Amino acid sequence: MAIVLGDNRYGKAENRLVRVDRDGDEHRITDLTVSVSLSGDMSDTHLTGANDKVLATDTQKNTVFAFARDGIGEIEDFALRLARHFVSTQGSIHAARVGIVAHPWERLQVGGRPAHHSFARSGAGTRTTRVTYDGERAWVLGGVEDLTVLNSTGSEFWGFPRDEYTTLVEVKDRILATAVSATWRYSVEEADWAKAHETALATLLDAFGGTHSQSLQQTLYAMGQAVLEAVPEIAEIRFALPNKHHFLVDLEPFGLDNPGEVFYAADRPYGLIEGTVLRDDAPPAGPAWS
Ligand SMILES: O=c1[nH]c(=O)c2[nH]c(=O)[nH]c2[nH]1
Repeated sequence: MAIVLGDNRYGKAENRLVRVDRDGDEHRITDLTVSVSLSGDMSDTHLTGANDKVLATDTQKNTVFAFARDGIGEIEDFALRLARHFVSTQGSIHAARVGIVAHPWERLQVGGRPAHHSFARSGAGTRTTRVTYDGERAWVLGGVEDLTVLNSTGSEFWGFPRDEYTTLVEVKDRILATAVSATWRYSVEEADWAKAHETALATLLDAFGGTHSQSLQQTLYAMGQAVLEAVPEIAEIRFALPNKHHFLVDLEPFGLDNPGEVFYAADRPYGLIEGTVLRDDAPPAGPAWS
């Protein structure tokens, strides 16, 4: 029996980067969390302690900030620039993965006008990307996280099997709420990323609101199908949807009825509905998700 080194990678995780664009009449804020992960010829550092092939994670962090000096642009492009740089400048690095979460800020209204330099963190989900580059080609993921949405009607859940442990009452009208985590895979390395993201997000929200739902699973598929129909560059979309249960409160002990008006918003446990929707001719995902 021999013991060998398996799969490994290393990098600087969660670099918090804020850039202020000062040209023009208004300041603009880009607020990112950037994670870098590199892999390649890293046997020596693990087996002998020689670090001559190890681009320090501190250097990786500095590179993220230095690259931001020229402007960031779309997060997908920034991630592609960084990933290509690490692989093309370091012989020992064979693949790079750069993940970015963009934290949204909204311009304040000050004195009844859009503010020049004042912002409030906005709550409507965060845009994400993850780029993997292997020296020859790049795989680009886009997505959204923590996009909390709610339908106050238009949702049912019934017809499920009943066994000796089933207590859930069938409902024809309930609140449906979730925090959408969606990641989609582009089949291209170059696109109008801003437009693709905007269309995907708007389509997803439209499908959430516009689907009369028999289950969160059905809503998941409807959202995925709509995004794939709207954005030709997207080959596949994966969802994780926590079912944010809202339970009708029994007000009878207080002599009150409750015609679907007062709910207890339960925190946990929660149903977790996960699924992938993809084109049947989607190109292979390669290392995009791994
Ligand atoms: O939309 C739902 N899907 C489920 O699988 C499920 N299970 C459950 O208890 N409630 C719900 N709701």
